Amino acid sequence: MTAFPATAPRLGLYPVVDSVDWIERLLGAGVRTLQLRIKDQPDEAAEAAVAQAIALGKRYDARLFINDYWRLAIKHHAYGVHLGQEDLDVADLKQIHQAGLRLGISTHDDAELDRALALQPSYIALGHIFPTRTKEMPSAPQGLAELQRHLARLSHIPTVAIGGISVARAPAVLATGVGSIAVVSAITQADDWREATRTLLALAEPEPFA
Ligand SMILES: Cc1ncc(COP(=O)(O)OP(=O)(O)O)c(N)n1
Ligand SMILES: Cc1nc(C(=O)O)sc1CCOP(=O)(O)O
Ligand SMILES: [Mg+2]
Repeated sequence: MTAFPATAPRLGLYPVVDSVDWIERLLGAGVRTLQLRIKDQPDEAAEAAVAQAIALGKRYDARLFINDYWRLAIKHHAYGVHLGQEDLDVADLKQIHQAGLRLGISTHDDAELDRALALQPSYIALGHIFPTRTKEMPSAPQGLAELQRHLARLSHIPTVAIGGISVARAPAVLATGVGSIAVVSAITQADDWREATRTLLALAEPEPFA
């Protein structure tokens, strides 16, 4: 199999959210890379939300990744799919590739990174960087030094850091040179999600120097 289609070299702010309402709010706030992450529903229950999120993503010309539901992502012509290591065991990567979808893959250590790189995905996600309350993690947080070490072998592919990234921690994460910060609670649990989004966008996607 050849490489999966390219995405932007630096994906910037990448919110990961669980509803169409959040997708719509964030697109309206100027976010252009985002993920619909619905967990543990049968395809039939998730399909309407997946289809609506994809349609919204197209309306805003955004990079909308669908987490897990790769069959629905193909059916509704998503921009891309995000898969973790367990998802890779069951997903039909050939079908995703033939449908022309971008593919992002989660990694948590060197072995997972080796496996992901061999598949030539559109981006590699590295997590979890800090402790997170959003998802139960079987491994320890990687921390910034480990993130930096992984990035040294990833100069040829877009990268995303995820896990426990708050507004306060974002500058240190971005200082590693990672191309994107994926966040859940920093936006969805913020006292003022608009302000959090504005701040994270400004940090992760600064205006090019004129
Ligand atoms: C950008 C990004 N990185 C990592 C993940 C985690 O994916 P996965 O390991 O498949 O776990 P679930 O999200 O499916 O619980 C992600 N979704 N997005
Ligand atoms: C969904 C997910 N995947 C992770 C990984 O490391 O693969 S960490 C994570 C949760 C991220 O949420 P928050 O920004 O609230 O910490
Ligand atoms: Mg998954």
